[in-house]
Amino acid sequence: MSQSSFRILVLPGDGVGPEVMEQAVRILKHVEAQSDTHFDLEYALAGGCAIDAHGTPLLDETMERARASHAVLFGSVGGPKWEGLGFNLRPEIAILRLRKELNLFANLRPATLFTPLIDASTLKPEVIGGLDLMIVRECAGGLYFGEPRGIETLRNGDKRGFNTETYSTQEIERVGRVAFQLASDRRNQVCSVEKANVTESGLVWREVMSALHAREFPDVTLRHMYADNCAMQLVRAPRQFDVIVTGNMFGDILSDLASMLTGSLGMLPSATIGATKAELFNPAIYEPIHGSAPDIAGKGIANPMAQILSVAMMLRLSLGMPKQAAQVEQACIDALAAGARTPDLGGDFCTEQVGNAILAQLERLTSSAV
Ligand SMILES: NC(=O)c1ccc[n+]([C@@H]2O[C@H](COP(=O)([O-])OP(=O)(O)OC[C@H]3O[C@@H](n4cnc5c(N)ncnc54)[C@H](O)[C@@H]3O)[C@@H](O)[C@H]2O)c1
Ligand SMILES: CC(C)[C@H](C(=O)O)[C@@H](O)C(=O)O
Ligand SMILES: [Mg+2]
Repeated sequence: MSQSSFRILVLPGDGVGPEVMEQAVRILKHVEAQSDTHFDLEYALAGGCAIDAHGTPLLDETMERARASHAVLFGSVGGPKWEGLGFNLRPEIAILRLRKELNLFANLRPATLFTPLIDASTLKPEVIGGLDLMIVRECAGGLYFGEPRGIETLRNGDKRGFNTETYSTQEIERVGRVAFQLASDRRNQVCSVEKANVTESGLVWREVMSALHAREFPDVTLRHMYADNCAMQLVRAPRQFDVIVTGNMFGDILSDLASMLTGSLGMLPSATIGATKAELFNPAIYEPIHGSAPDIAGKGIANPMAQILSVAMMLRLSLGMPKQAAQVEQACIDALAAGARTPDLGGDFCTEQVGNAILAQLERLTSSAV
């Protein structure tokens, strides 16, 4: 029997990043032991810890290792310790650089309510039950990268900070295609979100999405929505959405909002990809949407689910292991049903205990599957 081997670059980062990554790697090692696959895990520093060790948030050498990997498993970066540093020396540059230089432009953020968490959601069961939406966030352009940007000092001594949101036809079409193709394997509905009533970039976004829809995806239902209304609709009636596609900044904000519908920010994984076909995915980045959670870092109580569910996305999208991906997801659901909850979900489990519970469920699932 031939054994496949995958190179995975593991970047735990700062704060709770290493704490949740430890549990995710335990799960990954279990999957490896149960399959005919070898995971070659390479570790490197990224973010604040890389600034402390090397004076830069991401070494060029780490960037090269990312390029040579099948996938990057990313934790989270940042924290108050590094806030006083210059703007260009921020831990967050590590993840922005990885996304940009790996040419990854679509960040998939699924907000799924696992049934055992129906009481943990911010919404009533009749409004939230069965929630399953996918936010496709453009992540290589928009306000995050547009030029000009900077800080200038005015003649009166005041400071002025400025950023620019730009979106071109090509940038919108490539992320729009990802959204339409995902929708055609789901409930066939795309909601495109911008502020076309206020910004030119939003207006172009709306026009390009309409033209792409008419030309390439007429069988998918497309509607347009302003971002402010979308935020309200996500809280009022979130099940109306199947796939939401939006720009970099709105996607960042709306996905944190959507995470609370599922019970906690610690529940949402993500995949950051550069194409729609699995063979073109590599190297993609798999990362929870949450940050380094400085307020709970070091306490051992961070919810590891988002990091572990990011492993499931990696197994499915980059490593061609959909069965194992589904098993990891099911193990998370079963662990939640058995009461494994960190404090963000109203429980009293620590990070490691949740890892233990998921691992126990995974062992049960994989042994009964043989
Ligand atoms: N991808 C990333 O690396 C990433 C993402 C977001 C924020 N950040 C950075 O993280 C730092 C802190 O940012 P913030 O406080 O605004 O956002 P955050 O996501 O770190 O935390 C927001 C709140 O959610 C809670 N939380 C987050 N993850 C959790 C988990 N797994 N389990 C339980 N609770 C969790 C935190 O305790 C906090 O109360 C900043 O430096 C920010 O730039 C990094
Ligand atoms: C840390 C930061 C650069 C990042 C982003 O804004 O993309 C984070 O908030 C996220 O959601 O992944
Ligand atoms: Mg964010």
